Amino acid sequence: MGNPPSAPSPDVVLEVQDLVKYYPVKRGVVFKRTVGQVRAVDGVSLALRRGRTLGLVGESGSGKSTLAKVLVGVEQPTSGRILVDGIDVSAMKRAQRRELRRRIQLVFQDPYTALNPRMPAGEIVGEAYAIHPRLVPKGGRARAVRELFDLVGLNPDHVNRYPHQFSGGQRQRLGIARALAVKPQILICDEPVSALDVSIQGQVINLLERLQDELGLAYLFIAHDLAVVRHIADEVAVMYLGSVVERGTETEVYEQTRHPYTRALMSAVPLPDPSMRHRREEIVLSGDVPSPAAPPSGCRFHTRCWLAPLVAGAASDSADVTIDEPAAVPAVCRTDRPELLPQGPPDHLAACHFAEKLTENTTRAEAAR
Ligand SMILES: Nc1ncnc2c1ncn2[C@@H]1O[C@H](COP(=O)(O)OP(=O)(O)OP(=O)(O)O)[C@@H](O)[C@H]1O
Repeated sequence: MGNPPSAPSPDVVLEVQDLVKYYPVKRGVVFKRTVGQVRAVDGVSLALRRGRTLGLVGESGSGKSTLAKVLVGVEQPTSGRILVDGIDVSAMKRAQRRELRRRIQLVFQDPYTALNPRMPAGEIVGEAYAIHPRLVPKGGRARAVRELFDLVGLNPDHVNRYPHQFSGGQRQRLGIARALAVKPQILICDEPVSALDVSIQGQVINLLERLQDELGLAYLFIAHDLAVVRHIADEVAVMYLGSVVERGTETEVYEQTRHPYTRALMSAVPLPDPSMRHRREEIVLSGDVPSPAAPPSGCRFHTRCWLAPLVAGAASDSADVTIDEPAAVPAVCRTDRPELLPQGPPDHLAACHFAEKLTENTTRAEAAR
């Protein structure tokens, strides 16, 4: 199921078109048979702008990490296109692809497991120069590594220390320095601060923001902490069961939310404007995310949607629509997969048959009318 492709634009540095990643489900001990597919990423289209941050949010299992792995080349896509500066990565020869891949680096969630404990920090940071010798600056590798330490706020005299001699926040700085060694344009940050103490999280976020300003980097920032994403992201995409259900600017997605799943996620995030707080209802989603090996028909969110039963109740002219006694889900939600469509501003997209029911301040009761 494809999302509308975005128009090519010179400020788009990374574009993902209808990206699909399925994992086979195997059964049998002697004869391994493929009996199904896990639809980890199922038709995602996104555009990342030069020097900007796209936040990617969604519950555990929605496919965020799989998308990150496909983007950095750790996993091969089942189908779809990845364009870096407008060039299709899959159409490249191997050497060209390696060069394109250099431009996209990954910053891991847990810096400790991502760093070789037996290697001095300086060697870890400069390791990529062995693969890309052309990238070693004129002053030599050792000098470049010291400069990278300085750039991320680490003491360059600590290049001979081992990972366990650094704190959690410093190890994340090491991970960032290692990613920067090959001069990327794009950092894919997969939950980069969720393993850190809250006080340290702010420091790492500030570092990422400073590096973005100084180096013009673009970030795909994956996180389940919506407050952190709101702080750092210019644009936001919300994933549910392998698909993007809403995307737009940070303000559009957080304040003019048009998808009931996004609304439920947002209901737990503190509002910056206290005058809005009386409008805020907490929406607790029932049940777990369904298995991506057997996703629901129609709208994938319909089995957990709080809006669909209200709409169905209104359609049947029920006088008392209460959220405690939900009516049936409208047939269209069960049968038709909604497309990502513009919601007013052309770049604010939502995939919901009843997105127009959610305006800026609608409460659940109002949405049911
Ligand atoms: N190698 C694999 N083989 C089979 N299924 C996989 C594989 N990797 C991921 N999956 C499945 O794909 C789905 C998406 O997983 P993914 O890790 O991308 O989600 P996520 O949104 O990043 O979640 P989390 O925040 O927990 O990391 C999950 O159902 C997961 O079990």
